[in-house]
Amino acid sequence: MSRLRIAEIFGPTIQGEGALIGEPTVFVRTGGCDYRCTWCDSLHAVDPAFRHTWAAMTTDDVWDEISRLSQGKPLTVSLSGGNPAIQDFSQLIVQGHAAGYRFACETQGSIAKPWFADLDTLVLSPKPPSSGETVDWDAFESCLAAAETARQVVMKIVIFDDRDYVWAQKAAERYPALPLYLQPGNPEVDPSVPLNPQDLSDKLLWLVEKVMADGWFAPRVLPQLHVLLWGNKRGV
Ligand SMILES: C[S@@+](CC[C@H](N)C(=O)[O-])C[C@H]1O[C@@H](n2cnc3c(N)ncnc32)[C@H](O)[C@@H]1O
Ligand SMILES: Nc1nc2[nH]cc(C(=O)O)c2c(=O)[nH]1
Ligand code: SF4
Ligand SMILES: [Mg+2]
Repeated sequence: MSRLRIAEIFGPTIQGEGALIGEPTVFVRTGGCDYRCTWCDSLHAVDPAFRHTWAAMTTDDVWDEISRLSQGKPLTVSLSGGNPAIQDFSQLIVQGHAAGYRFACETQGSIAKPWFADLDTLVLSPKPPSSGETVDWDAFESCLAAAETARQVVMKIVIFDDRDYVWAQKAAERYPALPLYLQPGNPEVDPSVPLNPQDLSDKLLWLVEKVMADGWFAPRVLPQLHVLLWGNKRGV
């Protein structure tokens, strides 16, 4: 049986970002990513140097851990990574749905998978210039097409600077019908370095004021709630 490469499964915690902010969830963080964003806050699930910490699990193994962490009570499972779209979650989603669980997935939109169609929420997070990555918009469109029957599809863009901001406005123009979430970038991603809450709130204020000054009323602007609460701690 084929196995899933899993960096960590944790929770329950609250979804700290975007459309489902505040919602109780269990995270399944996959190992491996086709991107290398300069500011990635989850390098332990991206860099092959951490491969020895990733587990090869069957769908049943993953499901057992989700059930254990959620005490068998249905909630939203958040698939993240790394890029979860490298792997096949179709069986897990069928199994979880049958037990009343919901599934959300966070991906950059570089790889489309048929199982996107079965998701309750697909979060597409195309990467702005500060990431050092270049978006393949054809691949992004394939993700949108694959998710045509998903219950909810949203776009979430991380903003570090003015250039990212202008880029986000252009991305939003491409997809006016996609609900849009903006979050300020966190420049300090080392879990051993304590974060200054004032810095986080200054960055959020900068972004909110920019959006308001421009009369740009399409996006919702949100902090990373989990980072406000726990800093860069892993497993929360
Ligand atoms: C770690 S990624 C994993 C899922 C997928 N690879 C992606 O990027 O969408 C989860 C979310 O965290 C965001 N993120 C990563 N590093 C960040 C940082 N330093 N500050 C703010 N958001 C960050 C990503 O943009 C993405 O929306
Ligand atoms: N609480 C919490 N919310 C999150 N939202 C997106 C996360 C991610 O790393 O994908 C994340 C995470 O790691 N923890
Ligand atoms: S795409 Fe996501 S997981 Fe991959 S490097 Fe970028 S932020 Fe990290
Ligand atoms: Mg994160």
